[in-house]
Amino acid sequence: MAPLLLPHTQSRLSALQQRLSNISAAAALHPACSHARPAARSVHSHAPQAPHQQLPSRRRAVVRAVAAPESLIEKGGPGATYANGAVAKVPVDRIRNFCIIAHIDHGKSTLADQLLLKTGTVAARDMIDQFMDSNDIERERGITIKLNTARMKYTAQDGQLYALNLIDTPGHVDFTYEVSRSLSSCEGALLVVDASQGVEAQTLANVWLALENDLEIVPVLNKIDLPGAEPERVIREIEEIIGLDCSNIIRASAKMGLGIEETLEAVVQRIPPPNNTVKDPLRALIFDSYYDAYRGVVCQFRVVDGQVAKGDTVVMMNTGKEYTLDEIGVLAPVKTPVDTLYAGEVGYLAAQIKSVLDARVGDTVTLKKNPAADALEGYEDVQPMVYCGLFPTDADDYQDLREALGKLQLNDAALKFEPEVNNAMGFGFRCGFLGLLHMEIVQMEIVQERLEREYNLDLVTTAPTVVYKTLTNTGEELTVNSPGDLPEATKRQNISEPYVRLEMVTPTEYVGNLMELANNRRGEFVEMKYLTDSRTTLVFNIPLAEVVTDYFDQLKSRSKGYASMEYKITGYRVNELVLLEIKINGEPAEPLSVICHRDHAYRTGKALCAKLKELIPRQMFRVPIQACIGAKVIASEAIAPYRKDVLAKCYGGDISRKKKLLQKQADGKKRMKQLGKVEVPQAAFMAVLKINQDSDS
Ligand SMILES: Nc1nc2c(ncn2[C@@H]2O[C@H](COP(=O)(O)OP(=O)(O)OP(=O)(O)O)[C@@H](O)[C@H]2O)c(=O)[nH]1
Repeated sequence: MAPLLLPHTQSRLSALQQRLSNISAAAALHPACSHARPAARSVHSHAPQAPHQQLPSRRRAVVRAVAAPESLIEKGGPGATYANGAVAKVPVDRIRNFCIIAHIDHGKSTLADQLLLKTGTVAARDMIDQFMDSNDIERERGITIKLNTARMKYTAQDGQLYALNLIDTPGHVDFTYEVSRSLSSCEGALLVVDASQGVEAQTLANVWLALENDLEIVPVLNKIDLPGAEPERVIREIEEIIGLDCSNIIRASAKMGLGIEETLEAVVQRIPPPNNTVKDPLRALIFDSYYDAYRGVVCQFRVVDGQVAKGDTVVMMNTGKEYTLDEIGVLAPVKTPVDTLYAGEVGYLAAQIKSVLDARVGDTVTLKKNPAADALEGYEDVQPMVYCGLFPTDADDYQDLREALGKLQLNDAALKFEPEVNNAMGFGFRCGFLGLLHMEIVQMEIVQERLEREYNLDLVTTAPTVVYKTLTNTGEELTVNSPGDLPEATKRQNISEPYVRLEMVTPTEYVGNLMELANNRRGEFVEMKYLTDSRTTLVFNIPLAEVVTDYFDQLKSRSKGYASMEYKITGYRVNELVLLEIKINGEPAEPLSVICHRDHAYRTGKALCAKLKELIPRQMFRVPIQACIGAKVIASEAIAPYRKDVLAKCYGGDISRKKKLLQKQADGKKRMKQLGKVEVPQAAFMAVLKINQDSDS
């Protein structure tokens, strides 16, 4: 099949050229790679049919290129003040480690920028709008993907100098693990709530995470400048739903720079300092790591106990790998090397680590010469829950794609990929992502965009599927990342699928709409809680596969954009699932096949055939499209061929002459049917995502 080419823009080409400057450095570091890219973590996906509707699509202006070159920054030991103004060391009781938590778009990055400006950490003239959203795609999309820390110095109203370590957290649901890790590096959190929106699903989820980590929560009511702001209602919501005392809530407008000083004072006065455990053996928690073209993997970490110095040999307690530290330092917010970091401090380390797989988020760093007895708690090896196929449109690009994915993986431990071959698509890769919304909104988008930007590849992405499990007749449990991997029906006992606990927060008037949506998607009602007199939480157990497609779009459209959602994977459950195979022109089209519930198979098959008929262009021959379960065809459609009017020049007269011409045409078409290949456009691979939408409405 010849899939549709994806367009390239001039801007993408120039972005590619810019990045070529990094090539040689990375090649030197990582022999497997001949190109490199700047530090940034990333992933994403060609989003399904309408991902842009889900994205905050605004673009941010780049005001000016970032701060001073690092070569200009003085090195300093304990007690020194760096050239850019960051404090190297203050007593531990004058350190504050905090993060900002919020629902998407409530303004945490904007607030972070204001804190950097107010403390003089970044000068206004050097400020790129959204400094904390440091990678290109984050800035363009206006979403936070990776974590960033910034060390600020602040002279409080008590006249003392404080070191404030701010850790920005991603707002997306699939990054829960990273949010949780960054929270555990802090003693407190600023809870930002949009004064016009109020408490949303992720506000709650983040608050519960913060409470689990025993953090002091300081509420900040943001966007009070908006004409639609309802501060009193939102304060009531925070008090009633979350149970926080809002008597001294900070009223802020990060955009207008209001309430910033009060926020800094609250950080100093209300968030406790770290414990002083500098005499214990080193335990440092990695809460972010990313690949840097010049230093190898750079880990951001919090020294929980003890101290660590440049040149020390450290051990990653979960992977057992050993490294000698080339550089340690603080992010102020540019990397500023120091000699030693002590308990309570937050910084970065670089040790020529080749891949983020060797320095995973959540791992504990200790010293080889005086190791800690136990690692810090809570390390998780995050597993992808959603897979899709990535295929180059030109088979010659296969190696480039492999290289590009390899490089993305250097930087993103959660991205998994393995080679995949199928007769329809040729050679490509099956890629695994962390989760749903994340995959739809961020991951596939970024993968597609970044791969194209940096490597000039044209790709076709197949529809995402969740990871199923199947029990074979021999009692073996197999993991199924792709419908094509499913053993034949006679060779398996059952298929199980992942379930999530889905929480939707909505204005009460949309409860009916959202109940209907969840019921249509095989959701099982768990409970309904009235948060306030106008807002309600609905909880459902629902198969992940039902949420992976366009659930978020539907939730938004059925609630006029007011509802929000949050989910958590709860486990696997055996269901009546079947493999719905799609055949085009009599040939199985594996990338279009889906695993679905038996009760929905007929509807899905019919809708899928109809959708494909719409999307696949007409050929010179008739193209049958069939949906089958095993040998049984449960739905079919056919695309009518183009038909040349061979009788056009035959005016009037002889019927046998006309018949002869039509017969000749029919014979020619028969030949084409055998030889011809059907061209399937990219949109067709995403057709399955469209189906639920149509059947919901
Ligand atoms: N009117 C107004 N707009 C604001 C304010 N703070 C932030 N915004 C706007 O709200 C939008 C979202 O702000 P961000 O800072 O990106 O929000 P975020 O919470 O970091 O979003 P994610 O990174 O996607 O999680 C941007 O368009 C900001 O300009 C404010 O105080 N007033």
